[in-house]
Parts: sequence; C-alpha cells; structure tokens
Amino acid sequence: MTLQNPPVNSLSLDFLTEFCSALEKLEMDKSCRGVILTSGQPKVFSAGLDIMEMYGKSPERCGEFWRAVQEMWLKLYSSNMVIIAAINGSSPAGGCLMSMTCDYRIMADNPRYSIGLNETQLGIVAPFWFKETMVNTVGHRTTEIALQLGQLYSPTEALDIGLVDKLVPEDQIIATATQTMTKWLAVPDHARQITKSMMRKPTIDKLMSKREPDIQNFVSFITKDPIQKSLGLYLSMLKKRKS
Ligand SMILES: CCCCCCCCCC/C=C/CC(=O)SCCNC(=O)CCNC(=O)[C@H](O)C(C)(C)COP(=O)(O)OP(=O)(O)OC[C@H]1O[C@@H](n2cnc3c(N)ncnc32)[C@H](O)[C@@H]1OP(=O)(O)O
Repeated sequence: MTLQNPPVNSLSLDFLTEFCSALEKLEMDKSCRGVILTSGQPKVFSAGLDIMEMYGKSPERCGEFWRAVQEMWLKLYSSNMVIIAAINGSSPAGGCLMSMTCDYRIMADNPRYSIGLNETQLGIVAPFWFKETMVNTVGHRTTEIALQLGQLYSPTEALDIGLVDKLVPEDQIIATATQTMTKWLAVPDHARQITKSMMRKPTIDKLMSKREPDIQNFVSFITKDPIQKSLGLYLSMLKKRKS
C-alpha cells in the first residue's frame, strides 16, 4: 500500500476513511497474506494526524475524526496479515503510531528523516493507546523519556532504541521489505496470527472497551482554548519555517 495524500500524507478524516476501507478489502482477500506500507511522497512517510482536523473544528467533527483515528489503529494493530513498514521519510506523531502498528519497521538511513511521538512539542498529549503501542515497541523507560520530551529520533537513534528494526539505503527499502516479507510468510499463518494476537490483545481490548470515553476525552481536550492556541502557534511555526 502506498500512502498518497500530498504534500505530506497527513492523516485527514477522508484519507483515514479511504485507508481503512482499502485495508479492510485486503484483510478479506484470502490471497493477500502481507502488506508493505510505504509512502508515495518524497521525504515524508506521514506527517501524522492532519492538524487542520483538530484546529477550529466543531466538537462533532472532532469526534468523527477521532473515531477514524481509532479505527485506523485498530485495523492495523489487529490485522491478521504481516504488515511491514517501509519508512521512506519522516514519520512524526501519528505517522510514528502507524509505523509502530506494523510487525517490522525498515527505515531509510537518511539523517534528515526523523521519527517519534512528538505530541508534547505541540502542547498536546499522546493518548494511552499511543503510549501503550510505544511501550510494547521500545519498553517503558524509553517511552517515558520519549513521550515527555516529545522526542523525534534520527534513523540511527531510532534503530538504537528499537523504534525501527533495520536501516537501509533508501533505494533498497522496497527490496529489503520484500525479502523480509518472504521470511515472515514462511511461518505458518495460524501460529503467527495467534502469537501476534496474544501479544497485542490486552492493548486492543483496552481501547475497544474505552472507545466512547476516549472520544469524549479527545473532544473535550482538543477544543479547550489553550490547546487550540498551542495548535495555532504550532501551525504558524510550520508555515513560517517554510518561508
Ligand atoms: C489526559 C489527556 C487526554 C488527551 C487526549 C487528547 C489527545 C490528543 C492527541 C492528538 C494526537 C495527535 C498526533 C499527531 O499526529 S499531531 C500531528 C503532528 N505532526 C507533526 O508535528 C508534523 C508536522 N510536520 C512536519 O514536521 C513537516 O511538515 C514534515 C512532516 C517533517 C515534512 O517537512 P517538509 O519540509 O517536507 O514539508 P512542510 O513542513 O513544508 O509541509 C508542507 C505543508 O504541509 C503542512 N503540514 C505539515 N504537517 C502537517 C500536519 N500534520 N497536518 C496538517 N498540515 C501539515 C505544512 O504546514 C505545509 O503547508 P503549506 O504548504 O500550506 O505551508
């Protein structure tokens, strides 16, 4: 699957809805056992959640957006398929979350790229299921430091902490992902799928049982004046940096 939402693959409501529907089709297709997730945009895997979906929007619209974010996470994290992330660009916040739902992460070894959950840098807080996905990936202590600082890691740093599994030159990323997929698909599906589910079920069940309160929490948090102000400042910083 190639992410195509120019310019930076930000995760808008429309894009998330389309993504989930495409993933569901693959999940139901018995001939499809694995997916390589990559970006069709230069330099960026995904810029994370579309900030415009969280800025100046009605509570109803924010709720609809958050349900779509939950759905994307649930579909990816609980997929029966082998999902390999070929991270061919920067992957902050929601982009990092998306990568962490995959079974294996291969990143281009370009020092200009970065990956991490940088929410606190925007004045917002990564919700419990973002946090738990990271704990399940890199462990508790590393997550505590990463989340409080809103740290973005270079590919080499990300490899050091186990946030990605392998670095390769960018032009070899799909070939390496394909070789890796062959190895993962050599394991009998049922045994691998049960094992994956055993590892991830507690985190998935926790969000499933708290979906509505999590949406309420998000809406009441994101629509608060100081949070809207922080997002507005961050957006203008992004635009200014460009000029
Ligand atoms: C008890 C508490 C309970 C809490 C419950 C509530 C929890 C709330 C949590 C909400 C979680 C949010 C997670 C997120 O994903 S937030 C998004 C974070 N994303 C970022 O910080 C990334 C920002 N972008 C960048 O750093 C860079 O754009 C880039 C990805 C490194 C690419 O750089 P590049 O130089 O190639 O591109 P530009 O910066 O010039 O960007 C091109 C245009 O795209 C716009 N842009 C970039 N990112 C976003 C985005 N995420 N959303 C919307 N728009 C984005 C950028 O402004 C440029 O626009 P322009 O062309 O109009 O200037």
